[in-house]
Amino acid sequence: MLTLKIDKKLGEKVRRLLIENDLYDKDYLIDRDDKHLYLPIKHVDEKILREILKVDFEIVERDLKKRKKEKSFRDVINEKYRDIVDKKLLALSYDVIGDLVILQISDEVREDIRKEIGELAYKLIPCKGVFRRKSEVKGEFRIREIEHLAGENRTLTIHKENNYRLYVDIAKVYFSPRLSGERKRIGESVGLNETVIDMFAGVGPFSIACRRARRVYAIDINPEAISLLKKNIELNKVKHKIIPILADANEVDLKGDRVIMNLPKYSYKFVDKALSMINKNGIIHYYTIGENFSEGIKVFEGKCNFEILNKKIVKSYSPKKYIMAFDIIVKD
Ligand SMILES: C[S@@+](CC[C@H](N)C(=O)[O-])C[C@H]1O[C@@H](n2cnc3c(N)ncnc32)[C@H](O)[C@@H]1O
Repeated sequence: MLTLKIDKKLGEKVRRLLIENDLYDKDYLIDRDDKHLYLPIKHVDEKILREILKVDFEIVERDLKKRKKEKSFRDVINEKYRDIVDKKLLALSYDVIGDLVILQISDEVREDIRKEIGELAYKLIPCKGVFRRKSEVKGEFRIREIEHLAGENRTLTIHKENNYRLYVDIAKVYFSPRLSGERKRIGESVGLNETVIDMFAGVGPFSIACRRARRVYAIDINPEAISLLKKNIELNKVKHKIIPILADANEVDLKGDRVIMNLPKYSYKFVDKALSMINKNGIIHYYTIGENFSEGIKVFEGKCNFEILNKKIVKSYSPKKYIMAFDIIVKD
């Protein structure tokens, strides 16, 4: 094993420099004698190393102990429950919402095995409680049923993403941590003088991400979502900017420079309403489900004069369908 023999006193400084330059081999443990440390390094030209470190050292071969790597939850289920994973009854991916973990295990997996997997997740993923998705997202409120598997049987948590915190109750409202990138992207594009209308706000992640705006109207039809949104407005100190509205978005009359339509399954039903809300040259963020982009945006055709500023796949929805995002500027 290639090691860097260095004066003990310089050890920490050199180790940091090696890490910063991606030259430190983290798979091995440091060795030592009375005066020196032996740091595990990757193969590198000695001249380059001297330029980076600018201290005396020797490169020597030495046997170092391999670091014991903790197995991750994914490693363990991949080994122990391979057959269930192969049958697509157990997914390797999971969601972490605040201090709660949500696994994807099918109903077809026996209850005792589900609990066993839940206990493993509780042990191997830093969290306080483990649940599984028991149903798809459904109904007007877009909520899924969940089943408790291990740890605390509590569904309220505080989730951190980007630069804000959110109360989320995983049993009572819709929330997906996988959209944090979308929220960051939209939040960063908001102008300081804008009025934003978040038509399907949930507990408010898009609204709070847009807090640079002059005003944000956050609408949702689920009373539980609005009550958590109010707590989130307090938590993030944005009471002067964000106005929560418990209502059917179709019944609200407002005008804004940006309208967010994050209800992929049914957003097509609200296009006329969004067009009545948007100011000239305003932007609509339209989320929808479809097999391709042209199918996704069809519903706007003939209704207004618009231009697509950006289109992207947010995530896959089913083997052939995607959740897609369109940013469109509405000319008139
Ligand atoms: C997919 S969730 C998105 C929530 C939130 N934007 C987020 O990213 O977490 C859609 C939300 O729309 C709400 N909703 C459904 N129909 C609605 C309607 N007609 N008017 C207002 N909100 C509605 C649901 O209650 C749900 O909270």
